[in-house]
Amino acid sequence: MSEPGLVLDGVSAAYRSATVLHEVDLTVRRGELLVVLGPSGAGKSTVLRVVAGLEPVTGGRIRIAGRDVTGDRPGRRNVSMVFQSYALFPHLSVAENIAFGLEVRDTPRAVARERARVAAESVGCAALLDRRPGQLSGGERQRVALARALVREPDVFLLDEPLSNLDLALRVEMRAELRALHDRVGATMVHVTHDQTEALVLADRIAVLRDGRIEQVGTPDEIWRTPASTFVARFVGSPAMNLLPADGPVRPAGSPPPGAPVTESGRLDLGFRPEAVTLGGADAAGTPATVERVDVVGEDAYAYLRLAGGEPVVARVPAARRPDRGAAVRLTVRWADVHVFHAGSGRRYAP
Ligand SMILES: Nc1ncnc2c1ncn2[C@@H]1O[C@H](COP(=O)(O)OP(=O)(O)OP(=O)(O)O)[C@@H](O)[C@H]1O
Repeated sequence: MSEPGLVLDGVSAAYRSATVLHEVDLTVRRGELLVVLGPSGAGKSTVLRVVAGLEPVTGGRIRIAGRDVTGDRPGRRNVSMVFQSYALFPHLSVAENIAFGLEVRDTPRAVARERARVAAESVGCAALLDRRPGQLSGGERQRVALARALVREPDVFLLDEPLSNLDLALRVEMRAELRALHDRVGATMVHVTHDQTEALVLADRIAVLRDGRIEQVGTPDEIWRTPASTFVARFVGSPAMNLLPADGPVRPAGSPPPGAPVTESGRLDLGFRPEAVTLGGADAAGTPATVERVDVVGEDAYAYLRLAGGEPVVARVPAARRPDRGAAVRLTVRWADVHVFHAGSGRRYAP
């Protein structure tokens, strides 16, 4: 079996005395596109910076394609980083920008230019080679930054929120192109984002980072269907998953997971996504609630409910069947759609 593309083994990092990565273990398979997802300040960029060698580690080891690079300077690690700001040289042409990574490594000029052209072609910016960055749109700059990363044929690509400066339509388009590019070149890629949709669409696997610790690593499907903690459950999904005490006002229909102490006070919490909630009229069965607000988003509507004890619940319903604001409703949820978590630790309950 071949070596993984990238291994972080107990990696810690600090800025001055503040620890921002706590013994992070992470293995990225060769050719895998792994997305590091987390809120602002979780340490996502720092993960990339320690892999690139831009920040030192305070503990642990880093291996790239089987080589221990922990003590190596950035130039010896054979990684390419694409920044949110693209970091293009304004006074160089697109061709020169792309070739730059090669020329400083003593590649003959003509060879560098030819490889730059090939890289530009592969990301669809070959027509722009003579322009300067100032004459490009955001999406075009993004392509150039990708081409510059590509031309070096690195062992690992590190992408730090590369799509976040683009408008929504372009972001969706570039997301698909980035995935196609990854599949074409088969490169090991680590992509950082705080955008859960981007992570779910793009990733082979997602690593969810919280306060410098890995909360869960899994395929998009695993992260969505079996979130390992209330943090993951609520960070992925919009509006966020509802969370109520198991001995609280909502009693799901069907049978609870075997052995779960769901009636013992304070032991477990129940999570259910807005789409798992069914609404009925005031005379239907279920938990009574009042509709406080309704947001309509095309075919869907999100009803923000308040239970008798003051607990908030969000329900997704077809826009055509949305309740009125102020209406009294009843809500039901099925056990099959419920995620069970330990109330104290927030970890997923496993029978
Ligand atoms: N140069 C620095 N000096 C001191 N503290 C820093 C420095 N860079 C980052 N930090 C701190 O380290 C923590 C992690 O920052 P990092 O940039 O890795 O987070 P992030 O998840 O990438 O956030 P964002 O999504 O906002 O970019 C934050 O608390 C941040 O304030």
